Amino acid sequence: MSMRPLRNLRIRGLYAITPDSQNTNDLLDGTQQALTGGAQVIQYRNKSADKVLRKEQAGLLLQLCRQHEIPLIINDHIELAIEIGADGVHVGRDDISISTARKLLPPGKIIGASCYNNLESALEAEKQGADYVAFGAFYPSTTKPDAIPVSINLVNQARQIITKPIVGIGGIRLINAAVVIQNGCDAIAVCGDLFQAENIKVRAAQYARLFAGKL
Ligand SMILES: Cc1ncc(COP(=O)(O)OP(=O)(O)O)c(N)n1
Ligand SMILES: Cc1nc(C(=O)O)sc1CCOP(=O)(O)O
Ligand SMILES: [Mg+2]
Repeated sequence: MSMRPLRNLRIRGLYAITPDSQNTNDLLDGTQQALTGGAQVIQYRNKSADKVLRKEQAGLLLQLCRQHEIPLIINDHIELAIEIGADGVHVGRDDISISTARKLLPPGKIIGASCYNNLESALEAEKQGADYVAFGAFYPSTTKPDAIPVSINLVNQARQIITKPIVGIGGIRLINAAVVIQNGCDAIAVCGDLFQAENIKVRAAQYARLFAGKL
């Protein structure tokens, strides 16, 4: 199977964030369903796995994402992203800086930056070379209960001044996703409402439909 880098690295549509899982088969099965349903980006985020399990899971997810020609972003662990040849890394305020990430990553890789509820951070992230900026949390999140809240209004303002793709995250569910998209997010990052769905493929397809005509 080809592990050639992807050419289309656009960040838009359903951006699936994997749940903490020790069970690699479940993780792969859920991600396969999300991809088949229409997820346009996968982020490997696992706060509970050790280094060995992270490497195993990330490597297998990369193979799966390559089969679907969808980018795999690694959360936090840039050394892992480099080691397996993933498509990029997502960094937040407790992670390495965007400029350091850019120096360490091979050319052409994606760097995503968390900007929470802060427009200035997003402008700075763009200046530092981020490929997309993420705002959140829009709604209470069970995945990250202590996430900083952000208003829909901020995306509206961001849309006027930010040129890179904007990702919305935090407590997004099928019933509130359309508002986040209509107010200017190019992508919506979803974990719980996707991976806890009874049928992940159907749920992903429902999210994908919200982007009809926009991809
Ligand atoms: C797309 C996306 N947006 C925001 C985050 C949160 O990143 P961070 O603040 O570094 O928190 P952790 O995810 O590391 O707990 C994200 N991962 N992805
Ligand atoms: C990882 C993460 N970051 C957030 C932020 O606001 O920066 S909210 C969040 C959790 C996303 O999972 P769910 O879709 O289950 O709420
Ligand atoms: Mg982080």
